[in-house]
Amino acid sequence: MWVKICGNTRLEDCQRAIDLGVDALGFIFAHGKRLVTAEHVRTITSLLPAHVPTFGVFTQRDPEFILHTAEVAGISGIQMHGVFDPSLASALRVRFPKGDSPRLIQVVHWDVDEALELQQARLRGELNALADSGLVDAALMDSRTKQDSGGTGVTFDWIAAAEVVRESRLPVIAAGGLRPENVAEAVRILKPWGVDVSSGVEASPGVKDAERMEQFIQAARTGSLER
Ligand SMILES: O=C(O)c1ccccc1NCC(=O)[C@H](O)[C@H](O)COP(=O)(O)O
Repeated sequence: MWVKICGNTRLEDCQRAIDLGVDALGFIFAHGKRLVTAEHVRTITSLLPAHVPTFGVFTQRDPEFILHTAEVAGISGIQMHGVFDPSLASALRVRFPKGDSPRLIQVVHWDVDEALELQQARLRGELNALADSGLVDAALMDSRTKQDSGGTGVTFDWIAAAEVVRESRLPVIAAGGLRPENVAEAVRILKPWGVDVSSGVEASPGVKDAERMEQFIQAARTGSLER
């Protein structure tokens, strides 16, 4: 079970997560309470072991901006959090070619306030289009509320989503309201390729709680053994 901890702002949290065996770390360049600058992220990535993948989360659509930010920040992958844009993904692919682990991740959103059948149909279509494009390595299924589309802390209907995840031709990373207390159940139901968490392991926005990170990683991996 691939585990990514997102919304990082502090070196000590990243180092602790690596010591605990996390597979990837994420930094928010989009907007909101966990927003960081490329220069700040560089002060973190320059002190992390090079083998640990680091992702920048972007809602911006300008490839030049994303590539420049990625270069300055020293990150190794991109999470595109807006609507899928094949021309953006193609432009990013040049700098982030396919590797052994994901480097380009596209988010697909589960609208928690909309009808389940509509969500299933829409996400099936989006995941098929992503797989057909051949431009991204994985899809990250995250919750969208009327207020927010990332770091919501809100779960979606895992049973309804499981059918869609099962049919996906791309690896699916589950996100949205995952916590140490519910991640094993989410993994058993959804059977994702990986999981991603932000607010569920925080002491406050952008500040991680070491004990919750440890519990989360352990529970995610226990859930994956039981499925
Ligand atoms: O985390 C944010 O503040 C954020 C803001 C804008 C766009 C994306 C954002 N987060 C992206 C992530 O990858 C989160 O880890 C993911 O949404 C899960 O968040 P949570 O429900 O808090 O675990």
